Amino acid sequence: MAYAQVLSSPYAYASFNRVMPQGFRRSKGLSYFSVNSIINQDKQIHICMEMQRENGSGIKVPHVLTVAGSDSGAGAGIQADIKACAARGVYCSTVVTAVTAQNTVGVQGVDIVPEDFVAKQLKSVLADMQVDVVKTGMLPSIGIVKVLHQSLKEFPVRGLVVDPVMVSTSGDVLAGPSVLTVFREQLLPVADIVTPNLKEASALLGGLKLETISDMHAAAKLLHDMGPRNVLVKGGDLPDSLDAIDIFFDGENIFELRSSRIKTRNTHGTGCSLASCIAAELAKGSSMLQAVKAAKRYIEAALGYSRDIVIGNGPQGPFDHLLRLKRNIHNSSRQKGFDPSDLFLYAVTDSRMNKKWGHSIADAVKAAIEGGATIVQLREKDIETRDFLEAAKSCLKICRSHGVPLLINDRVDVALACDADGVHVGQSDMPAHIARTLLGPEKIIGVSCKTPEQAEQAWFDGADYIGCGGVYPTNTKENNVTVGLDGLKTVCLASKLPVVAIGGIGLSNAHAVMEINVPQLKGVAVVSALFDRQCVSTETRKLHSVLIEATSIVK
Ligand SMILES: Nc1ncnc2c1ncn2[C@@H]1O[C@H](COP(=O)(O)OP(=O)(O)OP(=O)(O)O)[C@@H](O)[C@H]1O
Ligand SMILES: Cc1ncc(CO)c(N)n1
Ligand SMILES: [Mg+2]
Repeated sequence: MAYAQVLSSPYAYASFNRVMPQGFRRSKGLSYFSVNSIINQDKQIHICMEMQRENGSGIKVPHVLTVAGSDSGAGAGIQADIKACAARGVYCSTVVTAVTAQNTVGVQGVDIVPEDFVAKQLKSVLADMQVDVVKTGMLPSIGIVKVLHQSLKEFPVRGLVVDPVMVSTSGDVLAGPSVLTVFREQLLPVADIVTPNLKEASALLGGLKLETISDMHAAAKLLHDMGPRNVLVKGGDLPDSLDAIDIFFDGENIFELRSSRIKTRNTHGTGCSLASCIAAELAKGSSMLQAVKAAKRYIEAALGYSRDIVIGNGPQGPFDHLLRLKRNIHNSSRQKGFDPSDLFLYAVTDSRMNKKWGHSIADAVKAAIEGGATIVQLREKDIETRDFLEAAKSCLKICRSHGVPLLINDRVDVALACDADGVHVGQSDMPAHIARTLLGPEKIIGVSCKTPEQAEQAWFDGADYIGCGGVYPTNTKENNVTVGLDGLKTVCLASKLPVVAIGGIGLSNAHAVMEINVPQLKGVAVVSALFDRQCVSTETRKLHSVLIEATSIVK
């Protein structure tokens, strides 16, 4: 590859910069490229600066560097730190100090990384990346603590969070008593906060007994005398306490921070995650007290969410930092992605009609599914949010038990809150690309479109299907422009996405709609024809037969 080609290839430059931290560029990294003999370090730096200028100033993201041990079970240590930072929207780089063979039973082995290699990792990250806050976990040797202290002098950062990890909850030693002196002498005086649990606070204080909340108050003050700006003594292991109580001392004021104690075995790694979350909040710009409070709320929420998950056979399991695992395990009979054939008989609810016939939303949905509805959309315009959420939850149960997707009209918040299968948005609702960002790649998003341009935009925005109409005049939507069968056909032919026809469709005209016979048209969406009726299941069954007949003739 010629030098000029390298210069003109953004990908080559991006990879080039990614693989080569400053110190390595000349000697090692160049072997990645055939131009290695031509580019010298000055040119590279010049080129990088030029590229940054060309791309605008770029966006600086909050950045935590964790200096900690690896936990093979991934509940604590480096792995917990990465997940906690990700959950808080902060970038996390990692310097590994030790590798542990660890699971929910205990620690089966520890291999300490040589201190010069810890130093090398520290330099790689600190010299190149804009670290805001350093968080420390397992620092298993005196040499490693000293190396860290030296690196921080050379490359100062905005904040230092020290979690003085010593013993795992299973009782295994992660950093022996020999490091206590260097901890006290070198690390604590430069720490913005130190976050010991009861045992660690006791060890740092020479074996002081800590059994009560007032003992924790005293310990926080004594630890503060060792130099850190703030102290958090964690009470996760406080015997017989109904709440999870931590004591925070900033040198002037002392705070008892309480949260409910979650009854769960899944508390492995709470300490690491709490400290990482504090570091993440500091990196985003919070004050120390705000950061600690936010971190405590985060742990409480994550433990609450994870209380029943089962990972491993030992006494202490990991929790779910991103609050997502359960969804896939339990509720999702809808493991598959979006299937366009689900649009075949698309039932859209209407609260006024349900009220008129004395149906609850859940009863109406159940009846529609029994009659053959292949997808359901809750379109509840005049309902309180809380009632909507409750109704959505009960409908979701019904839909999941029948393998029928449930979409929410317009309300992305409600869809997220009840973990529905997706949303349907109109042209004046939440833009589809923003709904996609909020809902993630797996949820279904449908968009109402009347024109080929809108259909094109929906495709571009990452929608899964479009609803096209009103095909016929309808009184479910006021002032709705009717596109007719011709308009429907034009949009279908232009659409890259599957289409469901909507608007005034029922038993009498569903056949005519399907007869336009274009491959993009997958089915019809109906409101009144199903729900403005006494017996919803009977009406749905009849419409289902009409559609089956229409499609069998058409095909
Ligand atoms: N069951 C629980 N419910 C709610 N919060 C808890 C629970 N257990 C611990 N916490 C909170 O989690 C945080 C970590 O405290 P803990 O005393 O468990 O740290 P730790 O022993 O260092 O944790 P680990 O060694 O498992 O990483 C504290 O804020 C504590 O109050
Ligand atoms: C690697 C590692 N760091 C910290 C802890 C403390 O939870 C642990 N169990 N393992
Ligand atoms: Mg701990």
